[in-house]
Amino acid sequence: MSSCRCMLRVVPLRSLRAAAMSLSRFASAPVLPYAARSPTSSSPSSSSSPSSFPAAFSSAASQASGGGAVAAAAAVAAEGVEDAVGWSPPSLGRVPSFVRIVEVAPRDGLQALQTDAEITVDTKISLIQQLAHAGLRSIEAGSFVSAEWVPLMKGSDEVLRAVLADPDMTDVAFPVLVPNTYGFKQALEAGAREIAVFTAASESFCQENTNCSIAQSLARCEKVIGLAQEHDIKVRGYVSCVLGCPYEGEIDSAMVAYVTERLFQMGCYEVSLGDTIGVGTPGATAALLSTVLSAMPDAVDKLAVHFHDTYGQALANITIALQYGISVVDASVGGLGGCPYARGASGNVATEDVVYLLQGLGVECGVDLSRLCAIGHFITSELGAPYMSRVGRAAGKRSGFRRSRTFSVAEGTVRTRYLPPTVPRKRVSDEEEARIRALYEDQDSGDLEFK
Ligand SMILES: CC(C)(COP(=O)([O-])OP(=O)([O-])OC[C@H]1O[C@@H](n2cnc3c(N)ncnc32)[C@H](O)[C@@H]1OP(=O)([O-])[O-])[C@@H](O)C(=O)NCCC(=O)NCCSC(=O)C[C@@](C)(O)CC(=O)[O-]
Repeated sequence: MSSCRCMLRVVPLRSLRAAAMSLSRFASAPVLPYAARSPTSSSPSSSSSPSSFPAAFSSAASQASGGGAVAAAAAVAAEGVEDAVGWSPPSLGRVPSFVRIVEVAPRDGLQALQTDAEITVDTKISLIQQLAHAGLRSIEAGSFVSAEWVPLMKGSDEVLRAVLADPDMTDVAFPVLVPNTYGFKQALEAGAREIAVFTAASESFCQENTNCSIAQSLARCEKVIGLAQEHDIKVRGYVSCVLGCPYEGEIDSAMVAYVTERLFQMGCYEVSLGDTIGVGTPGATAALLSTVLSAMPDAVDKLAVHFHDTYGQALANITIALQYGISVVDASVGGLGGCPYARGASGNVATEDVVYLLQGLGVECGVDLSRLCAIGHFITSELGAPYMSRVGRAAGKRSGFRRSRTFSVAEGTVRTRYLPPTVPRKRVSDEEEARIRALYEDQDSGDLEFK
């Protein structure tokens, strides 16, 4: 028995890629009916609000569009509720009508992934192509940091060259992470047209992550930004640990505001505020944004938010950020992610979940949610990573994705993957299946699949 290596399903990358790409039929299928259901589509008869509510509601909605429609409708609805209950419900604030999602899975999603699967350059390129196909127009393609420090980002030059040369993605921005002038030169050679510099609001994290103080890191950023400007390369900035640090705990919002302002002064066109370890809450997010925007009232259109979902607060935090008028959100398909120098941090908020949230708020983002869910299933299956998007998991069930487990007797491992319906279920004879099932009689083999 020990020599038997029984793989239930070995699907080559090629066929999984084809399967994921062929899922466009789900794009038109109503797999996610609830996401599209904004207050504007509420049925009057199902409402228990005062009788004047539905008519006023729909007339306000018809006068506005996107997030504006939902906010306007909610405001009118709020008046009705106020009359009825005697108190005023909170408004949706400045929720924008369009949000640009910066997809970070190919960089932040993969840089710290713990998996036995090999993450090849081809896999990264395929992931980026699929994300672009789903409508994402800002995709972080890799990073030019030290391979000693972050081995999984090796090959970012090859990835960047390939995606920049792809004629189907000429309208997509591919920022790459650059820590210093060394990395900048590598990125320049690979053809980078946009880079991202990064620093932190925590001294200890800055040391752990980049081997220098915040002041030294800002000086590095300044040099890199200067070089980028000489070459007409756009620069995005990141501030890590804005809501907490794995080494220092609480972080002073004033420090976040200071570092953010410095990055803008140096020439970043956008700064992304990173809750690196996902400890933020809606209250803390509101307090942080109040501090930052008080210091820089004009920055609202240039700020992005970047939440990890360790404590399950990311979507709530993003909702707060939207209410403050923030219109750029970083996210990672499948909820992949983590920083190698932020112990205990879990993945980024899943792009699928962010898109669903935006759809529910009537906010446009230009991303095909069904396609995105297919990509989430594909890439997490491919890499043997858990699929963390709740929306994607729900959509998967609706679209006929199935859980498939692969047992390896030789290695004593079990691998769980989600396969789309385009991958056929069973290819061995009944006798062979019976023989293999007998080998696993002491295990739960109900959902075994056979090659
Ligand atoms: C910054 C360094 C390079 C300093 O690392 P260092 O060891 O202090 O660098 P050094 O200047 O002393 O040089 C040491 C060696 O590294 C080489 N080197 C120097 N620079 C590079 C480079 N760019 N690429 C390749 N090699 C490089 C350099 O040439 C030299 O080689 P040697 O002479 O020994 O052969 C290192 O600390 C590093 O790579 N850190 C990056 C860590 C990282 O990538 N962390 C994850 C990204 S940040 C993040 O995830 C947070 C974010 C952005 O997502 C937002 C959020 O969630 O908060």
